[in-house]
Amino acid sequence: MGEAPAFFAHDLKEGFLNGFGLKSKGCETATVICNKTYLVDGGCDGLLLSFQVQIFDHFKGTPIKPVVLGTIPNSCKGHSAIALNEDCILFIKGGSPLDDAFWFLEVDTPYVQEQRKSLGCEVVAWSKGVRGTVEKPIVVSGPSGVGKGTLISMLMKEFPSLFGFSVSHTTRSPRNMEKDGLHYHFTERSVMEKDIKEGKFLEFASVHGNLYGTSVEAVEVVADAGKRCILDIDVQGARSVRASSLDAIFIFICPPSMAELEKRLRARGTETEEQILKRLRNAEAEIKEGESSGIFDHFLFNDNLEECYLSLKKLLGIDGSVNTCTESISEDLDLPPIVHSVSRIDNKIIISYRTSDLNNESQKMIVLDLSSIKGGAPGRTRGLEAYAIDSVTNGSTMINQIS
Ligand SMILES: Nc1ncnc2c1ncn2[C@@H]1O[C@H](COP(=O)(O)OP(=O)(O)OP(=O)(O)O)[C@@H](O)[C@H]1O
Ligand SMILES: Nc1nc2c(ncn2[C@@H]2O[C@H](COP(=O)(O)O)[C@@H](O)[C@H]2O)c(=O)[nH]1
Repeated sequence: MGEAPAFFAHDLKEGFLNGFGLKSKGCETATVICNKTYLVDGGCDGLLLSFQVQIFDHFKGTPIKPVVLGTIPNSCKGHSAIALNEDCILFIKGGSPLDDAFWFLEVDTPYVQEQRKSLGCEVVAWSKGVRGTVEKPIVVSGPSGVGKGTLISMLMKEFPSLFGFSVSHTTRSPRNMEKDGLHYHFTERSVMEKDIKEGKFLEFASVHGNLYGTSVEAVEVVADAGKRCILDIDVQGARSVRASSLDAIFIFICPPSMAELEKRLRARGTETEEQILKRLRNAEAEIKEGESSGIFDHFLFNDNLEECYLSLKKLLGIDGSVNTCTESISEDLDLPPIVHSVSRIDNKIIISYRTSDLNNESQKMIVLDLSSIKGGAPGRTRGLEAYAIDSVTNGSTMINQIS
């Protein structure tokens, strides 16, 4: 049956003695998982809460400020928290729109364990809950000049509401028509290296002499727009994403021949002779690795562009026969208000609250079904289902039945 909810932030306006030697102004949630208590926020002055995280290790007896990865939720006036599966805490932001109401703080998931090892300190990672059935991200790789960008542009042009491009960071200079923030985030090497050290990148690689990388934020922005994310990255990057917790499909685009690849690179006219030769040398190794590494789920030959594009659409189920990404999310639910309580039954989270008008006081509930969730940090937790249970007038019978 259900688990005890954590403190409710809104109930603690006067502050409380949290027993951890931490100065509390109130407004925290304190969630215990194994031998640790996760205190979230505490920065409340009766105004907005800013979702800062502190960990209290029961054995060590000292508070720890962890490295916090992922986008931190925006402030709100009250939240509740409930532990899930000993590795994650679900936060419900009161009074926030439904597309910003549900957040997961991963505290011991495989991704967090890996980051903890590589950064050598305590790590937690935020991941926003996204409702509905957005499909897995798509990783597209292949040698330079094979036509990845061309195929992705065609897809985005034909299906602007289904797909979103993950805008990478790079240290290479912009080409004539390239716009910062649209084609790439053009950046200084030192800045990018610092961000990499701070865990802001899902993957990165040195490609043709420059640094390229996908920030966690680049993937999150697309998921937040309710779109399926497309990553155009090299084989090293694809290998890193394969090893990460981003559950994606991996497509490798092959050229019809090396001669044709060279022709396309030269015809594009964006690289110097020296760079073209370097890209062609790297292409041979990339193709070998792409074909033999076991990273890729699908291989497409880009000989005739239209035929290759049709094959890509078929593969993605958008060639006219099936449309996998169109399920709309009903927005007819009330927002969870600031004052609410939360409990859990198996994979269902029950958020209950009271509403009243002139004649009636009623108990309402939103049920959050976690049974189909996918993904998680880095990125977003997709596949949340939320629905309302009708109100019960003048009493709390419904709540008692459930909890
Ligand atoms: N099937 C095709 N037949 C002929 N030309 C093509 C075909 N596909 C793409 N091209 C052309 O080849 C050139 C390289 O394509 P594109 O820039 O899309 O490659 P890319 O794989 O994204 O390269 P990079 O990895 O360097 O960004 C472009 O000028 C494009 O118009
Ligand atoms: N590992 C990553 N590789 C990336 C990323 N963004 C782009 N790329 C790859 O770099 C080459 C060259 O791109 P270009 O725009 O300079 O021609 C190409 O193979 C891209 O797929 C990234 O974020 N990570």
